[in-house]
Amino acid sequence: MLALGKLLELTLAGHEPAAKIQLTAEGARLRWLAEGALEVTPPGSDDSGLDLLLSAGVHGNETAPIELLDRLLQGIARGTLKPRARILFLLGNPEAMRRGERYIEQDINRLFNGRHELSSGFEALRAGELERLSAAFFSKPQRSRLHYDLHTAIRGSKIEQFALYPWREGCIHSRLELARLQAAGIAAVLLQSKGSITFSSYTYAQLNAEAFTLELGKARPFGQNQQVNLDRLEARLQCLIEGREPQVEAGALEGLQLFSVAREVIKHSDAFTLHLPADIENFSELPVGYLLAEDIAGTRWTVEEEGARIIFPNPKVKNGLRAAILVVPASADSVA
Ligand SMILES: O=C(O)CCC(=O)N[C@@H](CCC(=O)O)C(=O)O
Ligand SMILES: [Zn+2]
Repeated sequence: MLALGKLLELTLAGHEPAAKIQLTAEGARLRWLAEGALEVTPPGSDDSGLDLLLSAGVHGNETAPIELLDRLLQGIARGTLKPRARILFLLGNPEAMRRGERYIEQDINRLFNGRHELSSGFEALRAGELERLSAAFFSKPQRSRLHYDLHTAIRGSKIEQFALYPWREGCIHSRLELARLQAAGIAAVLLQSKGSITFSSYTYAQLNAEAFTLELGKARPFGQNQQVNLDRLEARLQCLIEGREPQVEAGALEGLQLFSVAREVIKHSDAFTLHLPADIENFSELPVGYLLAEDIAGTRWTVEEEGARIIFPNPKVKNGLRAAILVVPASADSVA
């Protein structure tokens, strides 16, 4: 196998490869761009016209998606997977990956869309670098742009695999992309209704890519991901990479659960208290009138929405950041 196929090994060891460019036997080019960043270019005559950004490790302890990207890249480097798409593999936070932590100083996934410029430290620098690498990758005109930012969650979930679909002014969520996600085993999609500071929000809003955060199960250390079944996603990514994706039916989206984000609960101070059991699962339903959280100066977050469900409750986030999301069921009428 080509040495550049071992991007994960290189990244975990903190090593730069001796050769920055290598060619597979079929003529696909692998180019190391920066720590945890590798671009694959298919042979010119084989190019399907898709630019595919696959990122993982934006949170360093979310290892199942990192292992998935490692398998895909190793397949390309061995020649068993024959790329027809341009691909950018990004391992988001190498230092946090080495330490098995979500982040070291700051959550990188709260530093996009320019936020890193208001901050300092290596995670702010890395967010800026990830923006630049993505912008350069998605700079070619007249190509399809697709970004999957792969994550696993802190807690269990009533719906194991789901996606968050970012928001951009004047842009309608794509039914075709939803059907593509469903075919990859994604059971639910959260439709965002305002801009955000996550990686997928950046590539969606600034780089005109179709972009998603994918939540794929519960976060566990390297080598302990037997319970995270990524078979359907992996098979679909292989198809996308090889330009042999089966036709997706963008019709009814039957069986795909859609939710819209009703509210983001923001932690404003150290006095923030979340009134939920520590082991509550994502997508747990909360009744109208439920006192969800309290914060400084008598602030109270009470559930007002029928059918509200809680996602990513986390009272330990830094002040000013999202401590939970409340979602409500949505219909497919709002997608194009
Ligand atoms: O389990 C949790 O509480 C967080 C899991 C996670 O890392 N989720 C992403 C979602 C990004 C998005 O909103 O698109 C995150 O919080 O960064
Ligand atoms: Zn994550």
